[in-house]
Parts: sequence; C-alpha cells; structure tokens
Amino acid sequence: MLKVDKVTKQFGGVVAIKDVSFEVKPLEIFALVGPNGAGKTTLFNIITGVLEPTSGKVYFKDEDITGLSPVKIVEKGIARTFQNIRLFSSLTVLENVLIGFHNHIEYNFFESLFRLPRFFKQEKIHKEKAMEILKFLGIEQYADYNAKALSYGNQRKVEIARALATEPDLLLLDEPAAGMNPKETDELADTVFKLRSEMEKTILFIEHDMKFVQKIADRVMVLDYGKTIFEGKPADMMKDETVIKAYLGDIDVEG
Ligand SMILES: Nc1ncnc2c1ncn2[C@@H]1O[C@H](COP(=O)(O)OP(=O)(O)OP(=O)(O)O)[C@@H](O)[C@H]1O
Repeated sequence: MLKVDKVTKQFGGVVAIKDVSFEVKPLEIFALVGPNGAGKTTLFNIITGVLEPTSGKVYFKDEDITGLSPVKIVEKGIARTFQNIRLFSSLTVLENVLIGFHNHIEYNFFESLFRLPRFFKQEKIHKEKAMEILKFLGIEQYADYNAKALSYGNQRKVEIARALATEPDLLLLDEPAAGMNPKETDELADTVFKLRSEMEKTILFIEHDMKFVQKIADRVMVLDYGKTIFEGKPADMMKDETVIKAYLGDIDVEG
C-alpha cells in the first residue's frame, strides 16, 4: 500500500531522516516510534506532501507520489490527524467533519453562491455521510456541540472523523493516544481495530505510549537520529537491546 524507499531529508546541516525504507501492507496497523527528534514527524510530512525529501521516493499503491502537493495526496487516498488537535473551535463537530469533504466538492463557486439545487443536494449527501462517520465513531450525539466542548478523547475522534470524510485508504495518526486517560486509550484501540475491520483502513501511526503500541500494532519501526534501528513485531522490539538502549530505557514502558 505504502512504500518509503531510501528517503533522506536534510534541513541545512541537520539530517532529520537518513536512508529510511519501509513498507506498509494493506490493512496493516504499523507503528512508528522513537525518541523526540528522531524524525517521525518529518517522515509523516514527507508522506503527506508537506515536505519534499532531499532524496528517495514515496510510493502509494505502486504510484510514485513523491513531491505531490498535500491536496493531491489526500485525493490519492492518504489522510492524517495531527499531534496537536487542530479543530476549528468556533465550529460544531458536524461542521468540522464537513470540512473534510472539501476535496470532494462537486458544485462550483457560482452554484454555491446562488444556492442552486446541486449545491443543496451535495450538502445533504455530505451531512448524511458525516453523520454516518460520527455514528461509526460513537459521537453522533455531539454533532451540534461546539468542537471544543468535547472531552479530549472525543476531540481526537472528531479529528479522525474529519480525516475519514476524505475517504482515505491509508490513515496516518500522529500520536493519537497522547494526553488520553487509560479509558480513552482503550476506546481508541477499539476504534483503530474497527477502522480496519469495518472500514478497511490501513493505519500508520506515531506513538510514545508503548502499551498502546503493543496492543494494536502488527509491526513497528523504531527511528533514532533519523535512522531505522529496528523493524519487526512489537513484542520483539520490547526485548531488543539496541532499542532499549536508545529509547525504551528512558521512557515509562507501561505508558
Ligand atoms: N523545518 C525544520 N527545519 C530545521 N530542522 C528541522 C525542521 N523540522 C525538523 N527538524 C529537525 O529534524 C529532526 C527530526 O525532527 P522531527 O520533528 O521529525 O522528530 P520527531 O521524531 O517527530 O520528534 P517528536 O517526537 O518530538 O515529535 C530534529 O533534529 C529537528 O530539530
């Protein structure tokens, strides 16, 4: 589904990512972990078109997507959520999700300005679809709430809902469990499993919560100073001497 091939990213003299390669298979749940500054966010930004790699390629469904704009990459079927929740605080939950449909708009500006029938029809379809997504995530009862009025865990779900509105095949989640309490983290794990089993999404996520990673990831890649130091099963990562030395030794592995 996704293939990152020998990607390097330099910022001036800083090598943020060095010769990183990995593949995410269809319907896989793949985790990206490593200490702060290891290059995880840079890698996400390269995959989503925010940054161009200095060298190397990114393929999605066998197509070279290196250097495409973020909008084009969403159109290809990759959507993401952010480490810091980025919801529009003055909008309702439903309106925040409707923004995700922006890429699929099939009426033109003239039609929307004069509110012609096609505009209303599209609006209705999008609202129905958005409500379906909210229902899937168990937050449809909050559709008309101001987004910021929701609990932290539910705000993260709204972000996932907005990403789902673009109808992606691959979903990138940047530290989805950050700031969540144990109950919210358990619910999030169930949500991710449901995204795969019922919506057929492939998931790539960045996370520091090792308990969460062990619970949901099929495979994990560990970055340290921009280089891959481990790729394999989460249980094997927990026992890997290099990973323990570079990363696990410094964090609370219980999450
Ligand atoms: N726009 C930029 N300009 C210069 N240096 C950058 C830029 N973005 C990232 N870096 C550097 O690249 C390296 C990797 O940073 P990155 O944010 O990708 O790490 P990370 O693994 O996502 O860290 P965190 O877990 O803290 O989010 C760091 O040394 C960082 O300072």
